[in-house]
Amino acid sequence: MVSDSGGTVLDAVGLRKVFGEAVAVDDVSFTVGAGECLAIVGESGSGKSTVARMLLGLEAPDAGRLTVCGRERAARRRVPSAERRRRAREIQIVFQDPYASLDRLQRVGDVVETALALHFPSSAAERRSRATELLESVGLASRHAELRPAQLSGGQRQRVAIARALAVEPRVLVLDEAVAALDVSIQAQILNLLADIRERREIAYVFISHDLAVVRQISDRALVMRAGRVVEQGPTEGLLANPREEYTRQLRAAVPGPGWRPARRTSAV
Ligand SMILES: Nc1ncnc2c1ncn2[C@@H]1O[C@H](COP(=O)(O)OP(=O)(O)OP(=O)(O)O)[C@@H](O)[C@H]1O
Repeated sequence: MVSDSGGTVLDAVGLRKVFGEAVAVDDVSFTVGAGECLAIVGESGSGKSTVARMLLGLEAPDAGRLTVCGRERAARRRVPSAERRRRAREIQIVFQDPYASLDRLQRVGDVVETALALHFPSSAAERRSRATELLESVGLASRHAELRPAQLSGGQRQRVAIARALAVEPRVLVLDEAVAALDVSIQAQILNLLADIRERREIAYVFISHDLAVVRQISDRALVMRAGRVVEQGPTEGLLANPREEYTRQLRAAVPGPGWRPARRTSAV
């Protein structure tokens, strides 16, 4: 679903990030419309996660301009907490490994309630009921609210991470290899869930992936990165059907056929 009723939610112009001698991101520009899904694809080390981290304000660009929901992000080292909360309501992220970003000791219900408490004044009863609704909206039952992350499957944990991100009602959700560690059938369930969420809410996705088969399913437009630079970008279907660049053709050729299972990339917990 593409909707531009709310205009442009992300506008990146000439983003650059250097780590020591290494140029991780170089002159990267793109826009994302309200409710749109932009995929950022490329092999490992191409700079995708660094772009994600700049979108979230976790890294400051060394050059370029980033406008989120109409407000230009000043590249400040210290962001006051009220400003951080406002930014969080604009853009949220779900990582590849939700286990690493969830508090192991917290009940799943509390994970979502904590996000709600941080952003919206409400009573404990209201928070509990909203958390139950959010967990239901990602396909988890109320009994899951009582469990801790270790008691859930990988797919269920990813659902919790999505519910926590949605609790804040962001305009943009960045999904950084969010289905890469899941088995193919669970991957398909999470992709369907993400598509449903986009049908129900006007939320834009930046879907970061090395997997063109997945990107083809979920995104409206795709941007291909190599060695920190944009190789090409355009509507996903056209770009994958008729890539202009040899690099995109190579990535496309690497798309696995039926029966292929994704390699688990990290098992950090
Ligand atoms: N904090 C850092 N310090 C030094 N170098 C970094 C840092 N973060 C990223 N890099 C380097 O920047 C380049 C881009 O990394 P990045 O993680 O953005 O790529 P990626 O496309 O997301 O790859 P992957 O999918 O493997 O995470 C790589 O060469 C990486 O080693």
